[in-house]
Amino acid sequence: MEEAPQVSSSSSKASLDRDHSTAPLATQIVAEEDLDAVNNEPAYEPDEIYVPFPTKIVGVRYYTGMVGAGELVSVVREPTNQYDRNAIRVLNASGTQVGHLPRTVAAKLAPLMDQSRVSVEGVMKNGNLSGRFAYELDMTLNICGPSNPARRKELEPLLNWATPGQRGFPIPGSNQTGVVGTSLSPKKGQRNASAAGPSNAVSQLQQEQLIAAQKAIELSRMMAGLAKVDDSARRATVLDALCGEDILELPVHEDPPSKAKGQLKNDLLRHQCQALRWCIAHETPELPKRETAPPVQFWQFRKNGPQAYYFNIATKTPQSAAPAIGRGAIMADSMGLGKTLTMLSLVIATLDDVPSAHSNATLIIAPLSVLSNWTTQIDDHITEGTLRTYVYHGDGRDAAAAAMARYDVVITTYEMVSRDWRGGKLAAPAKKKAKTDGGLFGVKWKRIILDEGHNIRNPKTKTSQAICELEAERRWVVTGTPIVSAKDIDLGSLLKFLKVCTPLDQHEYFNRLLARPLSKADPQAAALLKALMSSICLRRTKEMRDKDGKPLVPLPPVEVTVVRVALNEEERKLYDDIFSESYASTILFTNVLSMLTRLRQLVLHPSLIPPNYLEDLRKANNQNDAAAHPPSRALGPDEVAMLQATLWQAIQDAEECSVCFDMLNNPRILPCSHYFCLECIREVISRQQKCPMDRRVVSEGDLIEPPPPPPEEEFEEDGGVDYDALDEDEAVESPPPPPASSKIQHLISLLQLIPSTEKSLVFSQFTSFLDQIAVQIPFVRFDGSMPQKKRAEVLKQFAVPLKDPNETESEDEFPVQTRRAKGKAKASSIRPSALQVPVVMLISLKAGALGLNLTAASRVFLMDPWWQSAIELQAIDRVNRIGQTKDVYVYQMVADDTVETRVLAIQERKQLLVEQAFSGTRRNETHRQKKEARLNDLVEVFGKRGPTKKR
Ligand SMILES: Nc1ncnc2c1ncn2[C@@H]1O[C@H](COP(=O)(O)OP(=O)(O)OP(=O)(O)O)[C@@H](O)[C@H]1O
Repeated sequence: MEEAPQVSSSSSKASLDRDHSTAPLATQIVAEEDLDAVNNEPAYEPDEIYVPFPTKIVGVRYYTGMVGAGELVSVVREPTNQYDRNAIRVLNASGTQVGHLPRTVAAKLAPLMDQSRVSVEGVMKNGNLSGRFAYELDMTLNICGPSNPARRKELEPLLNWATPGQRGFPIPGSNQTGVVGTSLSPKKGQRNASAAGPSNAVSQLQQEQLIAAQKAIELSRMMAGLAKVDDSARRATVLDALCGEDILELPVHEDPPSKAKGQLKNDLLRHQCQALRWCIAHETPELPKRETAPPVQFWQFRKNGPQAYYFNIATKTPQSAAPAIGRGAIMADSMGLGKTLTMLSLVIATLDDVPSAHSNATLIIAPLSVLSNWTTQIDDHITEGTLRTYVYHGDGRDAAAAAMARYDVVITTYEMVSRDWRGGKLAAPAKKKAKTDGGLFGVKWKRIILDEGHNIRNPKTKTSQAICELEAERRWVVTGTPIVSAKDIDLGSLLKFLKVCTPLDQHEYFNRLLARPLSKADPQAAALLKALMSSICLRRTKEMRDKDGKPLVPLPPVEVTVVRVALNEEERKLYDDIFSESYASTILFTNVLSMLTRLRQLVLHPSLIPPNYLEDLRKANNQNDAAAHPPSRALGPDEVAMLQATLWQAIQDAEECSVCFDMLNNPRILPCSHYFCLECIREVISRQQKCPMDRRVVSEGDLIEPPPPPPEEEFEEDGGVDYDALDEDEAVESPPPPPASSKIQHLISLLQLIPSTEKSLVFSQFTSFLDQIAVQIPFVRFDGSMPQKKRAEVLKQFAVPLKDPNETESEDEFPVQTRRAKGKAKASSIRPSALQVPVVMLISLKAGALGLNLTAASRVFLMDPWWQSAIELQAIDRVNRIGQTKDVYVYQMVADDTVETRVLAIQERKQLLVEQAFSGTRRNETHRQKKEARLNDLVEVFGKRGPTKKR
């Protein structure tokens, strides 16, 4: 391979080195940057068809666009038209103009379109394919608007002119039908045929059609059920149903990168060789050349007499010129099947396939939390010298675009792409540091691989827009669970990035052909989705077996044990007192979530709740009166800083908002220390100007933002997370740590029973609880607040296997820490000090549930149960994956007779609900119903019945 060229002389660190570990890493912490960026952006709101309006396309003779009957066409404003400022163009799916809307129609629609109040789509009734001269063509305009009923009510009067006979829209509840809809029921004839039984003279074709229709209905129902299931495990089930059925029989790449060829340190497994061949085929797709050939990205080859043309079976678009087809797809193998190595072997296998108009460099974009997984996987599996790799991250990133283009692989994060992007309204801050050569945007990439591609699920986010603007010849999305629910729009965003299956990659067509009809459980759309997914998505799961019944990846068994922990006398008393005060308070049903969180924290360690919590609760119960809660006074800088620290901790602990009961999204804290999503608290304040928790008078001006992420050095110095080995002298001087709680003591006794050759992961949602465990046992730690460099170091340390102490000399291979929580010292030790290799990793559920390889461990402790059991499953998947050679033991630690035991019961019941949702026996719930159901769950934890109606 060609020798590495040098980058700018300004940084020796940035030299193009085959060893990526020398590349500049993060100098600024952006904890969980990418996901937060996504969450903080405006939500997407789907629209629906209000009315279909029959009209014409005029001026057809002046344009070259061809259309066929039934074809979907775009309707686009043309405000610069010199003859008519209301002009509206009609384009076919390839973007070629067919004509205009009549002036009278355009005059009515243009103002509504200009104000983005409606969107308009066309469906052709006839076409101009025959070549016969036409002045006009017939079409139907579907006029669409927001599905929100209040906004629809406002808009309908403005569209009366488009309703049949201009009689206006049907009054809700009347039997008129004004809007086209789709029905789930089979067609009348089909139902009769089915009822008559197989002996009836129904042709085989009809039977097959009927079965297909029923399957599609089932799929549609599953899709509809997804809208209310916020559970990635369930989404994965739908994904499995959508992706191709023949994937176990896929052909294997005959000459993959290998050990023998000196490229890999471990040979690819069979399913990876299959994936490699599938990936290469998807990078080099070819349009069909015969009428009998299967469609490629929905394009068929057809003939009309001697005239050959391509026909898009999704949009019914004919065109004579060869349509553009995209290169790339979605790699969605389930967690732990080795997608990383598969994608790296794709890079290696195609190194000689050098593009003519692009560089030969592959850009990998990953969330910060899994960035180091790529570098580690390269170290572990790729022979040195095979790939020239560069990590582009942090403020110190200074490789010039031209230099980056000469690497084989450049690894970066979503945040870095956003920062280098200069497009759009949000570009101003990026401009300050922008390079003259455009950074990542200055390279024409051979290939882009998006790891955890759902980070671009919301097309309105800056990240999503930036990523779609990167230039590349081939595009890949790697994800364990792409969300394909009808409401969530991430699949549309993924297609937009991938630029495959045009025009489904355009929001308008995705919405028309998939998102909207799917939300109405339209079987045709479900069938289209299935066809789409099986053609562009590779999905295998660990549970799959090959034709000989062998698992795809043989893994040792996993045993899960629920460990019941009794609280000690003191904890029990405090718990019972707080529980009964909370019980009394929940009559209001407003602060139930916050009280539940405090109870959950209390059973982990009493120090996790505020010192005067019980007294405050009692006081609050005695004065449920707004008058007792005066408006907030002006706060001093110290008080603001303290509140910000509280909010920061809540974000780290993935706490939920007490208004929407979802994870805090763009959170704010009030002077009374209660925190909410910005959107939720704004809505509450607009109605009642009181804190929903303690009814203190508040205004928007009282909302305090989270603190900015501290720079990396601060993390090193402030003791928040101390990664240096503990200095023994200092330890002697430090005051003793707080006593271990019952849960921690139980954890310690279990850890002591574990064989000395085994490593353990200790997961908790609450990083403050990890702090408490940290003062009791030696550990390494991984959480969302850690800078990237530290994360990589910790993972590397932990990956070192333990040696049997009987066989090894005492070695100080790595420091094992006990946290000096602001100067406090360590208490006990799990390991004989002779063996200084990390044995226990403390890991936050939020930061550690996705994308990490921790197969060095075989024991998993889940310290606090929650009803999002999917996150716990993802945590277990960190150890239950390729590379795991030992049996895995999972201990779910549950404090006896507390909220935790009830949470477990709810977890089981939820499982049932989710199954019902998937079998279609439950109807769709509205957002409010969902919220109420959640509130009922919360209240049930207190052993009460929740509200049944909107309060
Ligand atoms: N051919 C192979 N031989 C040996 N080990 C392998 C092989 N392929 C993958 N692995 C190991 O399997 C583990 C899982 O791989 P990887 O992280 O790529 O999974 P993944 O599918 O990306 O999972 P996730 O979706 O959780 O990120 C890693 O420890 C990796 O080193």
